Amino acid sequence: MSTGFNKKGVKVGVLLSGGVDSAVALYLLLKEGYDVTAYHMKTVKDELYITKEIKHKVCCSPSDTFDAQMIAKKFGVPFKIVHVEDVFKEKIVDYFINENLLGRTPNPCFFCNEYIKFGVVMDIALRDGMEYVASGHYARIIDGHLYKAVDESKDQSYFLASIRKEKLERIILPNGNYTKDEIRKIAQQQGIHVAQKVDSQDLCFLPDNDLKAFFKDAGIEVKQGNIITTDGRIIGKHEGLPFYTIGQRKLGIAAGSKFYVRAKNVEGNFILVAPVDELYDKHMVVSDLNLYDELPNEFRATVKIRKKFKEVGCTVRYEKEKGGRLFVTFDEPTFAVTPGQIAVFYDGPKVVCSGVIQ
Ligand SMILES: Nc1ncnc2c1ncn2[C@@H]1O[C@H](COP(=O)(O)OP(=O)(O)OP(=O)(O)O)[C@@H](O)[C@H]1O
Repeated sequence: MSTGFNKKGVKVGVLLSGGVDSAVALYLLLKEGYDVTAYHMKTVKDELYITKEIKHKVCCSPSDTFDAQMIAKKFGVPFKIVHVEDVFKEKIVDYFINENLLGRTPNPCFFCNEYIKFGVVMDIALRDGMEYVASGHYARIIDGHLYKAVDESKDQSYFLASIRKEKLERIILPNGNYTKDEIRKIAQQQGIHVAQKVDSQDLCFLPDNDLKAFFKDAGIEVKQGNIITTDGRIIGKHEGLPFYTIGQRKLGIAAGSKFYVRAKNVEGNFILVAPVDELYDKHMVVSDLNLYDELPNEFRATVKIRKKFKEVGCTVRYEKEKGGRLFVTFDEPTFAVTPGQIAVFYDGPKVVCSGVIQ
């Protein structure tokens, strides 16, 4: 690994989840000579996991806390638990609910990185006297700039593009130069007990991605409404706007097989559906920007508009006024451009800026 410096005894707080990636990050930091302290955060109350049968792995359950503690013990580093349940509820869960109720598609992991992991928890670590904070994310920071991971199939720069530029100088991402296979191999060689643990699959506060149960438990009433085609025909009922995303095909109605969700209308509580060729857009507007460099008035980039999406080339016009907006023209018509989702702009492997699709 090369993080660019080798400072024996320099204090680093590692965000330790109990998964394989941050366990290996911890090991790699120790190997470089850093003085490491582990910080494990609790984002949701343990009851959520204890009272439900959960099929998929998430990142912040009681068993993850146990695993994190075992890893810290194995390597003989101090282990601190940080309770962020309240601020997590306010900044992440409530944002998730509100965006859904506004008919938009939120990205809570993106904002968790900004507000919680590299916000609240990082601030605590720095206040404790840590000089750097590290995580097991797959991305790289080079000369204060955010880059994709070497292993592009595992790259998480998309989720980290919310982090403010000033913070990057204090962050170390030891895993960014490795492939996932290499990380698992190191874990195996070092006898780390979670070497084969599966990756997190769902949102930590939304076990098994069960949105219906989530809204019910939160006491939020979600109303049924009409599914309407772009030529004005009502073809069925939807079960509530939050349960559908732009580009979704399975509508659960017989007449729906050739239609995709084109838009969600909150005022009228209806879903607008269209044949696939109507779901391609040539333009989008992006605001709530996080810039890593001063932007020119116009520039070329590639852009990623959701988690599992192959970047597409684009031309961008930057309007600096009113907090900053980007007017984007895709090189090719692009499927399911989704309001609320995050757009991250790249110059090759380097992250240029990010923002929220309007
Ligand atoms: N509960 C937690 N406490 C502290 N850090 C966490 C926690 N959950 C996630 N992280 C940090 O965020 C990083 C990315 O987490 P994420 O769940 O997205 O990925 P992951 O590949 O499953 O990581 P890991 O294998 O380390 O669990 C982790 O490597 C870790 O550094």
